[in-house]
Amino acid sequence: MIIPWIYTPVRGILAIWQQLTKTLEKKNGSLVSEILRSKIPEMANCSVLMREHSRVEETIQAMQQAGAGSLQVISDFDMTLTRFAHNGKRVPSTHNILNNRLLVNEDCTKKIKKLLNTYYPIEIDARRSVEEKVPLMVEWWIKVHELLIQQRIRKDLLSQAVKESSTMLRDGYKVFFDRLVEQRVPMLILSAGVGDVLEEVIRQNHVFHPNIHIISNYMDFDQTGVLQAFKGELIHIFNKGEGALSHAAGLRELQGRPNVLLLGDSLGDLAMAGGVSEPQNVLTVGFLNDQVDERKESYINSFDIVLVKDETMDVPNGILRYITSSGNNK
Ligand SMILES: Nc1ccn([C@@H]2O[C@H](COP(=O)(O)O)[C@@H](O)[C@H]2O)c(=O)n1
Repeated sequence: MIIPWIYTPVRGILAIWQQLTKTLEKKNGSLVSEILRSKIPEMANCSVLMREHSRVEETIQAMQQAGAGSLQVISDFDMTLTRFAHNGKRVPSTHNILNNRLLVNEDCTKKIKKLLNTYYPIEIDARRSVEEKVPLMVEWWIKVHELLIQQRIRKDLLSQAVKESSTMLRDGYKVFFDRLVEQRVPMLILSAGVGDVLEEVIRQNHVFHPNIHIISNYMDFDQTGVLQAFKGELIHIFNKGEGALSHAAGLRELQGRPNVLLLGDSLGDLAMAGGVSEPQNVLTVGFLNDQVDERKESYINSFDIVLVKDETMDVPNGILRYITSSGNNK
């Protein structure tokens, strides 16, 4: 039974409440529309933030209609495909996996740690500009590479160093990698880490499928298998839109795929789609792992979807499942 004099005010209050929560959600950049939520339930996870849910929805819809045959994934590696932390402890980057007594001496270990403690805070400092950070990042990479070369690292010990490390791919990684290969979607991993180590990590996790292409800093070993240099131009977090992309543009498998799902953890990763010729729909997903309050605003303004302190691949898996669900796998 409806009593009009009660019903009307209740309806009014409900409408005001709905409007209020919508406004609040919008202010926090977290509004998920019902449509998006029903297609990809993971989008309702509390880690998800978005600036413009309608753009996200339209882009995902367009990508779904075009299907797996038009899609490519471009992803960063360290702290994007790998976890940032586990049980309260930082998971090592590919560079830091090399900081193992098998490969380097104690003095070198100390120096690499000191460099990390000096330069990582600069990398994530929200108050410094990219222009200010670039020379310092180059300095960090060069210093560590020089130390590693001095240690005469042996290629045959890399695999053991990875085994002994606490590196971990994000929860749900297998679903992600396996879905991509099943749907014949290529993935370009563009990493400022160490390519040889990265390859070993995905090999040991049994997901180094043939659809994966890697551009990274690769080690140059001499005939006896001792590190003597790093190959090619240095890739650091802020030059992923430069030399590395001409490489990517030459990859035949990526051509004719104008839709891009881009995954990264740094604002520099947004440049990774720069080499895609005639892109149609680019959906960018950013993992915000550290210094959340300080960096939230810039991440929301830069990535389409921001995942805050989310150690899983749940949201990328949900998006991928939906985009590749049309069966349009040309
Ligand atoms: N000597 C170094 C240099 C870099 N790192 C970290 O590795 C990450 C690699 O960059 P991606 O863009 O590929 O993720 C970077 O975020 C640095 O923090 C390091 O640990 N040691």
